[in-house]
Order: sequence, then structure tokens, then C-alpha cells
Amino acid sequence: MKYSEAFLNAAADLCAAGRIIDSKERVPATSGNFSVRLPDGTIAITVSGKHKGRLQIEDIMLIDAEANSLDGKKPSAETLLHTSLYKRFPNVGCVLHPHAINAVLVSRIFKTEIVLEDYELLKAFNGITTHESRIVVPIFANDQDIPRLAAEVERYLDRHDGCYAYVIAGHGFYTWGTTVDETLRHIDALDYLFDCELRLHGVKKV
Ligand SMILES: CSC[C@@H](O)[C@@H](O)C(=O)COP(=O)(O)O
Ligand SMILES: [Zn+2]
Repeated sequence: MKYSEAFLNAAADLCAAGRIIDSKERVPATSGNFSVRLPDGTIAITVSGKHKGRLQIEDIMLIDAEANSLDGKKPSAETLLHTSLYKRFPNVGCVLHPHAINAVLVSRIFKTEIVLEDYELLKAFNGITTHESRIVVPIFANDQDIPRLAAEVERYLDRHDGCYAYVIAGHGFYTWGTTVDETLRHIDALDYLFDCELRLHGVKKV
């Protein structure tokens, strides 16, 4: 298959993002998955089962908005969690899913949501301009049935605006943004803020 220049640029960005995320130990083993939406509405996404810190261009594939493979490769097992975010949010251009240990730990102490408020670093999120802000990160039960999990996320997002991320309990988190860089920034901010909450609740040493 002959890939477009837009696809090849997105693929290079995703490979680089994988190395950055892996360097912070947020995608152990073959965990995590990443995607970028292209100008024509198709999506560049990681092939299932690859080590996300060692991605090569051929480990990124093309799907349509309905999650169908356009190049015969096998997309991430969690592809529906990406496509549903792109359908809902026209401005979203990137979705990143790390298995950061802090997300796993917060899901063990908070059961339904994590409230992050009065932190300067909230300004790392698109559209937030003051520490006098509050964001809620919902926590969903882990589920190997991805269509069912995607439907659960949909039900939540139908009822809540201003959501930047969600945690899947014992698993990791999903976050999204307009660009790869912005979404990487969201990962950094979430990991730091989860770390603050874990220390505050005595799970980690201050
Ligand atoms: C190494 S187990 C992780 C997987 O079960 C899954 O949660 C994951 O994030 C990666 O799946 P993938 O199909 O490679 O996108
Ligand atoms: Zn996962």
C-alpha cells in the first residue's frame, strides 16, 4: 500500500511519542496504544502487540473512522476507544493510552473518579488558564470486552463536559488532545497530578 505523506508524518510522530512515553516507563511490555487523526478523517494507529517504545514506521497502520483496517494490518485491541473519541470530539487529533503505574495506583484508592483542583499544573490542559480550576477524571472498571467498555465511556461523556482523560482501573489511562505534543503534555500533567494525590493519601512517600 502507498501511504500518504500525512500518514508517514503521523507515523513518525507516533514512533517518537512512543520512545518518549517509554523513557518515562509508562508503557511496560507491549502495553499502550497511540493514534493520530489525519486530515481526510482516516486514523494512523499502532499495530496490536508491538512494544511502544521501539516502534518502527511499519508498526503504525491505517484505519477508517469505523475502525476497519485499510492496509490489512491488525490494529490495537483497543481501537474502539480511539475511534469513539474522534467521533465525539471534532477537534481531537491525537489519542494516547499509557499504562502509567500512578494511574493503576490511583484506581486502587479512588473508586469512581479522581478530582484534581487548585494545582498550577492544571494549566497544562488545553483551555485551562488558572490554578483555580477543577477537573474530574472518571475511573471505569477494566473490561476485556472493548465495545462494552467503549459504550460505558460514551455514556459518561454524554453527561459530562470538560473531560480530558479517563482511567481504566488496574490498567492505565486514556487522554487526548489536538496534537501529539499537546497530548504528551496531558500525559505528563496527569502522571504528576496522580503522583501528588498518591503522596497526599500516603500511598507514596512525600
Ligand atoms: C501487554 S497487555 C496490554 C494490552 O492488553 C492492552 O491493554 C494494551 O494497552 C495494548 O494492546 P494493543 O493491542 O497492543 O494496543
Ligand atoms: Zn491498555
